[in-house]
Amino acid sequence: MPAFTSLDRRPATAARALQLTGIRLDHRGGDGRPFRVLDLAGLAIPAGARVGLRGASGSGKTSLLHLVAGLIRPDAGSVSWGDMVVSDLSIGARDRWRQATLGFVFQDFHLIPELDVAANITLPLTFSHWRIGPAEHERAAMLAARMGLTDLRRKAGVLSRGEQQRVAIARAVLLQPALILADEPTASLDAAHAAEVGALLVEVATETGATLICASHDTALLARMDRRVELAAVPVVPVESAA
Ligand SMILES: Nc1ncnc2c1ncn2[C@@H]1O[C@H](COP(=O)(O)OP(=O)(O)OP(=O)(O)O)[C@@H](O)[C@H]1O
Repeated sequence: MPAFTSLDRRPATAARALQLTGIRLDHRGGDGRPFRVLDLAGLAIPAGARVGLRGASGSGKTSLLHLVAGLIRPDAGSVSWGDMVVSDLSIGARDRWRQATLGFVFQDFHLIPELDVAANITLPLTFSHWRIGPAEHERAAMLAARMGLTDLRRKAGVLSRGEQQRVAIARAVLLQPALILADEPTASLDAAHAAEVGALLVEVATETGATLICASHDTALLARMDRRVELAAVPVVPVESAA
């Protein structure tokens, strides 16, 4: 029997059109009362597009990425990926969809400090219980090198924030996801590294035809995108009077 590895076995998923319709999202304040964070009539992102999300701090960029990733559900409206209404899926189905489709660069990286660079980059395979074979090690090493990470044996806990950010990006693109969501992926990098990482994100997305959505304040990164979406701050009022 052939020894399939995860890169062989991963279901081939192509990018689909992403459609957000009638989105309202409320979070709860310190007093437990909900307040409106997002109020978006609609947002249509064609398959394979590169979109920059910008807006003042607190305007809801991270919340919007988490909605698209199915990590949270909207209080009203829907998020669709092609024919699939991701926001209607059960938690388990959303987990499976995310595993098959998505690479996420979290704002706070979500690395495991005790694990080294290589193990952090291949972490999605560990979670999927897939065998980490030579093809995976090779791709992890190639991505690390493209990120300028030369020592794969260093523990994530001792890396600088900029190095951690680059590990998080390599991990997000390891499985060639059809949808790459990146939350301020250059925030901890100097201008030169930010430019390299921005170019690489676009390159990887282009190579695989992935849709790329980056939330960022970095004007150079935003300029690399096909399109920029400005999130206007929703007036902070309790939802009872926000309708
Ligand atoms: N889980 C949560 N519970 C309660 N409030 C939240 C939660 N997540 C975010 N918020 C609030 O929602 C608003 C939008 O936050 P969000 O992180 O989405 O904004 P952002 O545009 O990404 O900000 P920044 O540019 O500073 O990262 C903020 O007022 C934030 O405090």
